[in-house]
Amino acid sequence: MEEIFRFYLDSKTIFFHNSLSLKLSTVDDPKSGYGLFIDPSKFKNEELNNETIQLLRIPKLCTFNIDTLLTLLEDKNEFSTEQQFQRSNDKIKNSLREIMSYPNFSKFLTETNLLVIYFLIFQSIHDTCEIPRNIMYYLKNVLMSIDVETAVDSIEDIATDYGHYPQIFGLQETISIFKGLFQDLLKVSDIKHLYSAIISRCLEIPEKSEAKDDEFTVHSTLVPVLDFANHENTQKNAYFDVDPSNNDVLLLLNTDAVRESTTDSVEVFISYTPTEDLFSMLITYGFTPDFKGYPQFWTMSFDRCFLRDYTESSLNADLRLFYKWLHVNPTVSLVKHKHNGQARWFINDTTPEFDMLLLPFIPPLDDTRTPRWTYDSNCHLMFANMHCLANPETNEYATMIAENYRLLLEERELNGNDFMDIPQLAWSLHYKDAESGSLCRRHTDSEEATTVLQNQEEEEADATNSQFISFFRRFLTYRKSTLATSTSSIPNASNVIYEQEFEIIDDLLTAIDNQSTVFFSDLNIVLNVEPSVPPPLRFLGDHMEISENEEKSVPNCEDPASYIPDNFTDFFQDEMNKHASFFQDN
Ligand SMILES: C[S@@+](CC[C@H](N)C(=O)[O-])C[C@H]1O[C@@H](n2cnc3c(N)ncnc32)[C@H](O)[C@@H]1O
Repeated sequence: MEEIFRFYLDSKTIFFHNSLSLKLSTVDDPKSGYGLFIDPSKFKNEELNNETIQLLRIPKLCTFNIDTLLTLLEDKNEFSTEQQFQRSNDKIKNSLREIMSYPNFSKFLTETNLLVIYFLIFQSIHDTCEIPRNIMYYLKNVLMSIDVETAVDSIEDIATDYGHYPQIFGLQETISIFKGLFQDLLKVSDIKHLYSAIISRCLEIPEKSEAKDDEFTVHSTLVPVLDFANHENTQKNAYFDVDPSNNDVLLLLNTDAVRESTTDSVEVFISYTPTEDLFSMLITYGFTPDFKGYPQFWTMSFDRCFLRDYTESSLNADLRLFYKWLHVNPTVSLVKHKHNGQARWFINDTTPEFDMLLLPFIPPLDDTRTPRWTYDSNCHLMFANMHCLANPETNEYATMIAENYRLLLEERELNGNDFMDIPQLAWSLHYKDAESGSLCRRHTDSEEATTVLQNQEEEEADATNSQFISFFRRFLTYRKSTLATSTSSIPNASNVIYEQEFEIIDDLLTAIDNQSTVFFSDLNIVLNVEPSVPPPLRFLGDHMEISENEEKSVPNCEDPASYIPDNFTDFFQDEMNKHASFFQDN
């Protein structure tokens, strides 16, 4: 790797501070590979008086993103002859055209994936076509030569246990499309290697917009040399930025971090992400940083079949149906933090998403035994009634309309999507009106329903939490038993993911069983960083979910005219108005 550093140093296109070098990283993890280092004794006094010291200045055209690749490819001076220029450009354009027409291509078209596609094309044509020298050097000596191991390498194995994690689901789709596009031209191992190398080295680099002052856009960019900087949030001493005058990428050292240093070698650390979401980091970078007091996160995605088969709650239908209809993302955010001198995992109950997860666990109102939620297994008739009211001319076909809704709802309830994308007219909430004190029922969305949680008395809130914990304990036990059966056959690369999840499960089960704090809010600590919530699963195509509990409730009423909406809502007309645009035929 040192020769790569020397190559760029000798090329004189990149500015290097003379204190900078490339060496094996000091991080105690075989994944850490090489890292950038500085020798503080080489800083001049006047440099140390500044807040930052510029370690690297990389001109925009030495970096690789969609924009710079196009500029390099359109520059005839990058090719030995006009003919070579034409030949390479024709070949690349034809490949891109073919790729764009590939089924499902648009679904996974991100800037990073497009960057991967360009490099896959370069790798597959470089024997027969000229590729601009800088691109080719980086492809051959950096991307194809470095050791890198991310979840992509063993995606097929990981997907058996993590296929319902949106990141893994998306990665699987992406890799299968790349395989479909390039497997006649490249080895599958090379496709995966190139993909891992690019996603683990890509940085989100800001760029000053030419059109508008003070506006910056961010682009997935590969930045030679800077991409040797390792991540460490607790020892971060440098960061990258752009020079707004010319969009050069800069690596800047925080002078404070080295001013007092007495050693002649300090590793340069940047932050790849302020939120250490361990699952995402494992997928993208193939490592997890050691816990050093900086909060770490894991978003656990519930196995959809477990939700489908969970029958312990007071609901009259399964949890999967509840979360689907109410658009509740079936994931729970976990956070690792130090508590009473010990670092362990907690449920991050400080987010609005967590409140939504609690909804099916609200206990019945104290003065009634009626459960809070009722699922209407004949809700296709509610749909049919509203449809006929919105379109009176369709009244005479009410039975047929009802049957169409029954089929539509059945498909939506059983398909692999997490959300139904249909008015929530299946679950009605039983609640006490705040003003009149009278008992009411209505179909609500999850946001409206969380107001019930917010108005709960302490006792009720405790009961809700404890119902959730008993569900969660069952889930953790189930998950541990399914993971344990699959670990033996998996290769080493993905072991870290499994080991990490076992640690989380054991921490939480121990805390629950010892009746110690499991909710992060009990620690009274404010989190300054939060990971973004992964999106719900949306496009599992024709995947249909099958429950272990076969006995599906058979609708007991098929006649829209004898259906009584008032059994489920006291606000039929309001709800009808709210969803009018869905029901109106034109
Ligand atoms: C942008 S590259 C950094 C250069 C890399 N170390 C190399 O030798 O090419 C990102 C990769 O560096 C490694 N890495 C970075 N920070 C790390 C850390 N704190 N612990 C372990 N590995 C790390 C991971 O393998 C990650 O995929």
